[in-house]
Amino acid sequence: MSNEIPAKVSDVFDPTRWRTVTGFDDFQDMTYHRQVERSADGTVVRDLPTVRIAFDRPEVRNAFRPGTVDELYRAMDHARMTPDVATVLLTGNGPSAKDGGHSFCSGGDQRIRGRDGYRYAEGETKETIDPARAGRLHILEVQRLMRTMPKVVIAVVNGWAAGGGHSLHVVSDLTIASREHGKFKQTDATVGSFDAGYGSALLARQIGQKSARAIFFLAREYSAEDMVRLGAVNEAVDHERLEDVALEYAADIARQSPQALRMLKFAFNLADDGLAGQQVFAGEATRLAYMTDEAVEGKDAFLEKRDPDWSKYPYYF
Ligand SMILES: CC(C)(COP(=O)(O)OP(=O)(O)OC[C@H]1O[C@@H](n2cnc3c(N)ncnc32)[C@H](O)[C@@H]1OP(=O)(O)O)[C@@H](O)C(=O)NCCC(=O)NCCSC(=O)c1cc(O)c2ccccc2c1O
Repeated sequence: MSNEIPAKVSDVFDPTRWRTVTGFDDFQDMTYHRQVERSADGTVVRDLPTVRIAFDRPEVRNAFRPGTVDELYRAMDHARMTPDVATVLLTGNGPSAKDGGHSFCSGGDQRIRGRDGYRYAEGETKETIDPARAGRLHILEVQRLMRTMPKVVIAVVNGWAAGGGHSLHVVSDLTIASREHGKFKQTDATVGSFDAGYGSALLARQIGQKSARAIFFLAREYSAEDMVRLGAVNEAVDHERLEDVALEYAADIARQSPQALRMLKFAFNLADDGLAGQQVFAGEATRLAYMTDEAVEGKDAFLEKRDPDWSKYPYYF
C-alpha cells in the first residue's frame, strides 16, 4: 500500500487522513479516497472503514454530466463491494477557483442537457456533444445503489445542494451540512425537470407533505439550520469542522455490528420501497438463515441424496 499523501482536493479535506483508492486514476470529475491511520512519519498503519467520494467540478457548482455519474456509480459500487467499508461520505470538492463558491452538487449539467436526457460530450459545451450516444438520466441508478447498498451513506453538504444534488442528499442515510456554506434549493421545476421518485416522495416521508411541497413548488433557498429544523438534515456544523465531524459520525458507525447496520438500513427502507424494499430486506434474512445448522442440513441432505432430518429443529413460536 502506498504511503503517498494525496493532494488537498478541498478546503476541508485533511490529506493526512486519507489515501487515494487505486484503480480509479482515469477519474476526471470525481475523487475517491479511503480513510487511513498513519504513524507520525506518515506511513500508513491500516485502512479505516470509511471512504470519501466527492464531486470535483467546483467551477460549475459540482454539476454532474453523464461521465460524472458513471464515475460516481463506479466508486459507490466499489465501496458497496468492499467488505471492510462501513460508511461512505458523499461530498463536493471546492471551493471554486473561479469565484470561491462552495458546492456539494448542483444536479445535472444544464449545458449538455438534451431532449432525451444528459448527453456525453467531449468538452463542456453543447457543441461538443457526442451525437452517437443517447441521453442519460442514470443518476437515478446511483440513487437506487445508495438506497440499497448495505453501507451507511452520509451526505456531507459543504455548499450548494441544488436540483439533482438536493435529491442525492435526500436519498443519503444521514446528512450533515456546513453552517456557513451549506445551502439547499430544489430547482428542478425551475428548469423544467422533476425528480418524481426519491427526491420528492421520500423527502415528503422525511419531513412531511407540506414542507416537501414547499421546497419543490417554491424553489426557495434554505440554510443548513433551516434544514435541521425541518428534519431534513441531522446536524449543522462549523464549516472548518465539517469533515472532522463526518469522520466522528463514521467512527460511531464503525462501533456497531455490520449485520445490525444492514438489517436496520433495509428495515428503514422496507415499507417505503414496497416489494423492492421487501426483496432487499428478505435477501439479508436469507443470508442469516443460510448461517443456521437447519439450512445447512437442507443443503447437505440434497448433496448426499437423502431426505433431510429436521428432527433437531423445532417449530419456534
Ligand atoms: C446552485 C446555484 C443555486 C448556485 O448559485 P450561485 O449564484 O452560487 O452560482 P452560479 O449560478 O453563478 O453558478 C456558478 C457557475 O456554475 C454554473 N452552474 C451551476 N449549476 C450548474 C448546472 N446545474 N449546470 C451547468 N452549470 C451550472 C453556472 O452557470 C455558473 O457558470 P458561469 O460560467 O456563469 O460562471 C445555481 O448555480 C443554480 O441554480 N444552478 C442550477 C441548478 C439546477 O437547476 N440543476 C438542475 C436541476 S434538474 C436535475 O438536476 C436532474 C438531473 C437528472 O439527471 C434527473 C434525472 C431524472 C429525474 C430528474 C432529474 C433532475 O431533476
